Amino acid sequence: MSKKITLLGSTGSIGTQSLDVIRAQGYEVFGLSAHSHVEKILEQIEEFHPRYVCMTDPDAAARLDAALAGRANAPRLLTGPEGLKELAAMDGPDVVLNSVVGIAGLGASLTAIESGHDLALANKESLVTGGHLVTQAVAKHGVKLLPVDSEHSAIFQCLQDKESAKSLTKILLTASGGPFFGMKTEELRGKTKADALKHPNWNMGAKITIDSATLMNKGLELIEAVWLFGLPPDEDPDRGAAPEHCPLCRAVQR
Ligand SMILES: NC(=O)C1=CN([C@@H]2O[C@H](COP(=O)(O)OP(=O)(O)OC[C@H]3O[C@@H](n4cnc5c(N)ncnc54)[C@H](OP(=O)(O)O)[C@@H]3O)[C@@H](O)[C@H]2O)C=CC1
Ligand SMILES: CC(=O)[C@@H](O)[C@H](O)COP(=O)(O)O
Repeated sequence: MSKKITLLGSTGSIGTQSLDVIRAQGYEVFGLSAHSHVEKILEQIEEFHPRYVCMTDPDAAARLDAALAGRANAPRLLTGPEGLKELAAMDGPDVVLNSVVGIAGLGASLTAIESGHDLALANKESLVTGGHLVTQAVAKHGVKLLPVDSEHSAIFQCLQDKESAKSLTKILLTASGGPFFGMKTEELRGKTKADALKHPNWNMGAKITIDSATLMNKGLELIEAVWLFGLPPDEDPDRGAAPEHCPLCRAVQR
């Protein structure tokens, strides 16, 4: 069945991969947003014909406005963080997919939920910084929160089987380890940002790639899992917490 989607952060790693799926499935794009990549979003406008586009960076918005001037069927242009929220709130899509990076995504997540939209959430920072707000709003407005972050999406899909969901006792989050996996302290000296950006498995945006290299990403994912699945975080297993009292365990495994 065809779906109509508003995709926030469409020019990023998750955004462009989402458009690959949208293209393959023949879904309709209601709205798109980006921050600064004008050329990239112009290509997306040409292909997907959204009704609304938001450019959050004001200079980029002015450039996009100029580029769209006089075009037939140009989308309506929204600007700035307020424009992003306006787009997230709009009636029209079946689902809002938030793949903005960083805390800039929180306002749009909350607005989408409060406007009654199901929210597909890649923007883990929405839960890390405002998990209580997001989960309360989801409960209040009776919408679906669909995790997109790969580990959480996989767990979420397993839990769709109600019998399995009842017997959930523990969640393990694996970590790829990033480009520095297995290196000794001596080998890490002198490593650069460019080295950290060379993730061995994933082609992701810069922030999450650096977070992966430092293992910060796994910390963020732990917090994300706590909010999504309602299990308390584990104490450090090396410090001897009893497993039955700490069902959400950390595991750094490759
Ligand atoms: N990439 C991946 O495989 C995975 C990513 N995630 C999560 O998904 C989210 C997106 O990650 P990723 O796609 O890698 O990131 P990218 O950096 O590749 O893309 C980020 C997107 O957000 C837009 N953006 C940047 N700054 C702002 C801002 N201030 N306000 C509004 N929009 C902004 C960018 O626009 P522009 O391009 O114009 O700058 C771009 O469209 C993150 O929360 C990440 O942790 C989770 C799992 C996997
Ligand atoms: C692709 C994805 O969802 C990322 O969260 C990825 O899992 C990052 O992995 P690491 O932090 O384990 O490198």
